[in-house]
Amino acid sequence: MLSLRVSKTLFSPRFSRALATSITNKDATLYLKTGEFFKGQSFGAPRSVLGETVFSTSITSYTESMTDPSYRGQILVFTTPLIGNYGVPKNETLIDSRDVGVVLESKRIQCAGVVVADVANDYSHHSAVESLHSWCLRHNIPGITGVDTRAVTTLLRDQGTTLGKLAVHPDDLTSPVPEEYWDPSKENLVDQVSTREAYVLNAQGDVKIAVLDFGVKANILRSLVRRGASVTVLPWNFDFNTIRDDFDGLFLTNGPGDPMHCIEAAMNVRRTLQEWHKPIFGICMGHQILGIAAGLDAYRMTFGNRGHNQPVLALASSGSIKAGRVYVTSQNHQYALQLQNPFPEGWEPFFINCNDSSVEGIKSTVDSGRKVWGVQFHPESAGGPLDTIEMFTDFVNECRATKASIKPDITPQIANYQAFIPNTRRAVAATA
Ligand SMILES: NC(=O)CC[C@H](N)C(=O)O
Repeated sequence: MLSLRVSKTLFSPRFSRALATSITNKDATLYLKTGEFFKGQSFGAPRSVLGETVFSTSITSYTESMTDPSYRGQILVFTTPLIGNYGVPKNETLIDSRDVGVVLESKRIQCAGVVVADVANDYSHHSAVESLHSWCLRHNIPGITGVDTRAVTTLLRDQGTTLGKLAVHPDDLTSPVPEEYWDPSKENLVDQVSTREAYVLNAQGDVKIAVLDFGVKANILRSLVRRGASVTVLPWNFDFNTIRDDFDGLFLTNGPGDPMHCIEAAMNVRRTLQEWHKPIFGICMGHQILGIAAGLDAYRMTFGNRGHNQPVLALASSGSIKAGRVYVTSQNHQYALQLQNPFPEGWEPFFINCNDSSVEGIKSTVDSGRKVWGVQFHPESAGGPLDTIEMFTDFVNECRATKASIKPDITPQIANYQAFIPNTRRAVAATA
């Protein structure tokens, strides 16, 4: 009886929708600068794009990955063979004072293109409003299907992230000359995705957190405002030191590309670390900026880590994190901090990757008296496991504790940043 009801629901027209716009089926080819090529059929926008070819081992959440600003400039290869089967949801929510206005990680598709083994023609999900093909078409992003993504992944794993061209007919007939390839890592991609103007979310929150936006994922902002914080989002190169006394904590976000393009931000954070003793938390690009500010070096990994199944070992305890435990994490990065012995004074490694031993986190030592953490992985998930989501609770609670311990005799520097905020509450966060 029960199973009959379930299957009726699953196959009712409300839950299973046919493709509104059928895929173009033009010939397409993925060319790699190293000379290999893979033939398939085009879906989404019938146009050619250049970028860095990277692979992700995520099994779900193609919609969240594709709207993550950290994928800017990248041709994203999914190792999971069937992509698109649960369609794409409407990417808008009513903005209330505690949410950020989007369902996915930003308003637009951020990656340059997608490569899949088998794009789903039909989709089925209660929140889906369109197919992967029609979403890509609307956003002018090309995809290629029918590719042996295992072969592409094996190549990228062995030779490293490789420049590529997703070429759609008739562009796919000849292989590009080496000079044609575009290397996004040479550009400051952060400047392309960071907010241009400051904005505030949940202004009535009881603790004030400043967020330096290197290309923020919406779920980071959501994770802060849902814990009661008032969040002021600032452009990546805004010097927080000019307004810092008015805040209880500083957050450094994820973002695309080489962190050395943001050395200006790292130098500002260096001064903050030296002169301001309140909690600081950095994720991914934010963790790399924090590490550079603390005196560590960043390097480019061979193929990076992208997926939702990366195990990390905690080397120290802090808040909800227990030393000796392995946490499964969501990741998307090409760069990492160098493991250095000894670590800069006042700092210690926090997490290490169980697969490749890369640095997955740093923290201020207990002796330093500071509350500063950086993690290479994404505790906010979206997509991926929520093993480390309570790090946001730890951070916001530390901001509260710091606020409670400081006598309110500081002259607010509100004038400085109000001039910088033309509209205190922008309609939609994650505008990247
Ligand atoms: N997700 C991120 O913040 C990515 C960080 C950095 N751009 C890298 O690729 O390493």
